[in-house]
Amino acid sequence: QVQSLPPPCPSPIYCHGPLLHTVQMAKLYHDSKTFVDKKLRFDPELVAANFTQLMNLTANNPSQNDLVIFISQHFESEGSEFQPWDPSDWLDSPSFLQNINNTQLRNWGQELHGAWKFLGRQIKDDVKERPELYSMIYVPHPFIIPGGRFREIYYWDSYWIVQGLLISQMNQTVRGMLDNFLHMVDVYGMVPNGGRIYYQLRSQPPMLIPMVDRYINATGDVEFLNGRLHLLEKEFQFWMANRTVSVKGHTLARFNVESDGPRPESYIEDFQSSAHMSEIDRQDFYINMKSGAESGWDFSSRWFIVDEGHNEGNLSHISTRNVVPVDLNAFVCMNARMLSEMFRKVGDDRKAQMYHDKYIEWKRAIQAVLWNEEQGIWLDYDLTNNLQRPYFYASNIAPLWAGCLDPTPSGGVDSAVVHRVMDYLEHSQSTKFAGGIPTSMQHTGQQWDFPNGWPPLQHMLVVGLENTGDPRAKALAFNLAQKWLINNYDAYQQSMPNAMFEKYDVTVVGLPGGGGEYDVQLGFGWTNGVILDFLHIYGDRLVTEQPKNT
Ligand SMILES: OC[C@H]1O[C@H](O[C@H]2O[C@H](CO)[C@@H](O)[C@H](O)[C@H]2O)[C@H](O)[C@@H](O)[C@@H]1O
Repeated sequence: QVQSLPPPCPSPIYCHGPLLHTVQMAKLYHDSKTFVDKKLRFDPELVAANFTQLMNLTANNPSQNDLVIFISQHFESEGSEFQPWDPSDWLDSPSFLQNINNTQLRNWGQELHGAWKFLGRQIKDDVKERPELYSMIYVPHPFIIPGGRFREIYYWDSYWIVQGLLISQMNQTVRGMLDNFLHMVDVYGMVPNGGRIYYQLRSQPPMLIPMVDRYINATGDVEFLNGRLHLLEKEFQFWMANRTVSVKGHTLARFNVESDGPRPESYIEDFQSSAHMSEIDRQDFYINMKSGAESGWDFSSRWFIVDEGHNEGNLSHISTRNVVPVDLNAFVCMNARMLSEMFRKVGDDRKAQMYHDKYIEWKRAIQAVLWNEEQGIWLDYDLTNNLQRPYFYASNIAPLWAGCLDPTPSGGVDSAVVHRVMDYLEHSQSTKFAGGIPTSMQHTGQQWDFPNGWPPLQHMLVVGLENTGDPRAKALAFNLAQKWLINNYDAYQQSMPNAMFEKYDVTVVGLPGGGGEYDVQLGFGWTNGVILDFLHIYGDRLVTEQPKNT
């Protein structure tokens, strides 16, 4: 039965209603996101009334030209929400540069450090004073955007951006970004996918607590927790209350966005993909598409459940909320561990114990439901067919990165598990590509599939393996970091003007990734953050070309 669900947000301009439907279906723009990022020239009520009048005058069938004129009269161009910002904590020569031996890489590191200036944004006061005229969510402090069509703050991207900013010693900028996210938790009860009202009913992988953890570790600013910990708990509670499911007697998390209608920023794409579906299937499709966007993996064979559970399908098989994802559960487990440590730091032992118990509970559930003893790896779980999904996804190693394994009696990482994970990676053939680890082995044309490699996945693998301390794992970590860096470096040198991309093809060194519903974007926040971290970790031995005999 079709459920009564809310639209993505209440706005009849940006989230639902005849104006949005008519303009988006007319496909006036190459990218559907363009329209929903425009500022209104007048109050939304007046714009809606004028649109009704246009519909009446045109027998509900305005021409493309009528719509172009209407939009130019009622909307300003996208990207008009910002005022200039020059970060006061930006240094000419941050210390990480001194540890990079290779001169070309040192120069590149300097340029990427410089890129924070052109990716930085400060929202105008007018957005705070007249929010009804914008789709932008007002936040008080400046932030770093991914770049290109992504003109606003993004939730999980910011973890890798923060990582890079901390290496650039831009602690004040990071502090402001964290306060922006805490402000969002205060207002929305969670962190939205990104800084637009059309994202407000969906989140992205929960990385706020890990961002705060990174900041405190880098700066020692434990004071930051005072007066803010309750908001970190509030976000954790959002995931517990709205995104959990019971599997084999354990509680685990999944992505699940229960709102109606197409994604406003990809309206025609969702509408057309579901045109042949029954009303009930269409509603389910919209929920699963938005849940896919919430996962950060929009889109991927990872969310396709076909027949008895295989993943060789297309978007019509999307079933995101029926998958229990390894990475999300590793993130939740890590969040509980970090919350426990934070409460310990401020002297609240009761809460520290409470979150420690939650951490143990989540770790057990991950091990019981997602670990596959035969393959020696964690696998996503299919709730429809009650089985593990036996496919390679780079996210399968997330518990290693998240510190959600049982330690050895001496507190180290269990080397038996590490070696099983290493064997799995080798058998999967995923480590053999010249340009990094692919997202999956499925060639679907979706952007979170083969042959694309994504910065956050490379980083989780490299750091996860490096942190085990195991010599074989550390050697693979360096090898993967080196391959990814050369891929990014070559693409940077080959592009005119030099550019960093949101994703890369791992099969051809120097080639940006492709596929999906929008053009590959340049900038790029998390890409730069990951390279800066690799330069920071391995700066003494990274090079710009593979030695001839490897
Ligand atoms: O407009 C389509 C989708 O675009 C975003 O997703 C992609 O870019 C994000 C920003 O870099 C990134 O966080 C995400 O992993 C990418 O797949 C947006 O987040 C989606 O909600 C949106 O539908």
